[in-house]
Amino acid sequence: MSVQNLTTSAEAVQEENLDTEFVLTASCLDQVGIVAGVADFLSSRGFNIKEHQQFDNRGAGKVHIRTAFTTPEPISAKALEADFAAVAQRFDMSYQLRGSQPTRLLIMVSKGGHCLNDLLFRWRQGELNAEIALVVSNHEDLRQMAEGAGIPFVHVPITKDTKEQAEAKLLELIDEHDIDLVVLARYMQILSDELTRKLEGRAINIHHSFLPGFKGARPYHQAHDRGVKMIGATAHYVTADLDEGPIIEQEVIRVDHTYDPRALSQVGRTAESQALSRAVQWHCESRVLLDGTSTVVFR
Ligand SMILES: Nc1nc2c(c(=O)[nH]1)N[C@@H](CN(C=O)c1ccc(C(=O)N[C@@H](CCC(=O)O)C(=O)O)cc1)CN2
Repeated sequence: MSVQNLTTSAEAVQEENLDTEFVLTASCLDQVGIVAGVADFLSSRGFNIKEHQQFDNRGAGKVHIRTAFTTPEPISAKALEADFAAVAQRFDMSYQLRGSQPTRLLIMVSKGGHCLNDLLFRWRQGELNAEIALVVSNHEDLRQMAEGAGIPFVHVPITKDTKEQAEAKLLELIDEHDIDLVVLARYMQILSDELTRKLEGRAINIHHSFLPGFKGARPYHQAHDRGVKMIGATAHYVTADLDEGPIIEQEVIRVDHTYDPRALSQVGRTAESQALSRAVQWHCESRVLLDGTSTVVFR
């Protein structure tokens, strides 16, 4: 094949979003033949399974699977998703088929920069399989951190009176930048019910407590008042019910009576950054499946 053709085929691959690496995630009622049905679909097309995990939620009578596979030639994820529809129908599966293209992130922050800093570091290391398209904040404090990393920073101020316009602007930015996932990296404003519905399954928040303990504002003050000996952080999908969304990852750190709320928040930053970055990475690798009000994480 001439160089011109190779270049053209590379352009075609780019343009049609063709790929050779895919992840299938699927959920359905437990029944005989699911794994065989998926394996037959893949092997009959010459596709090679690289990783397969499944979880049988006996209580709910549901099975969740995650299968990573490669194809001998570049093909379109959309075409493959349509091709798989017959198998999905046979088992009444909800499913998603993703190629290896990076997940496009919009990161929302307020004044605390530790989670953004950790995400930027892991992104630069290539650990996230994500593109950070932009950072949005209701304050100017973290502009330099974002722009210093070459990421556009958009200041969207918000008050109780301007919340509707601010959220409309956010939705504009999500559409304009073709965003796949919104990450609330210590963004300290409550999203409206309507916005959380629009972002269902596509927005992850880090709450600075070991949920379900200490929901809402000032969790470290709540923890200090309770005299806790462990503090924690929880990364969860965002829902209208504040800090009640399906939990993806948690981290804990031992503390004691000598820690005032300020000390708790300082030592808690590590737990927050670790939990959020892991949750974002696993979401970007299609390792997190919703299971009612919980999640299945194929780590
Ligand atoms: N709809 C949702 N919005 C947000 C969630 C969520 O789970 N659902 N998580 C929060 C983050 N958060 C804790 O992690 C949090 C942030 C802010 C507050 C709060 O009460 N803030 C203000 C009020 C702000 C407002 O009215 O918008 C306050 O301190 O009084 C509580 C929890 C992000 N958003």
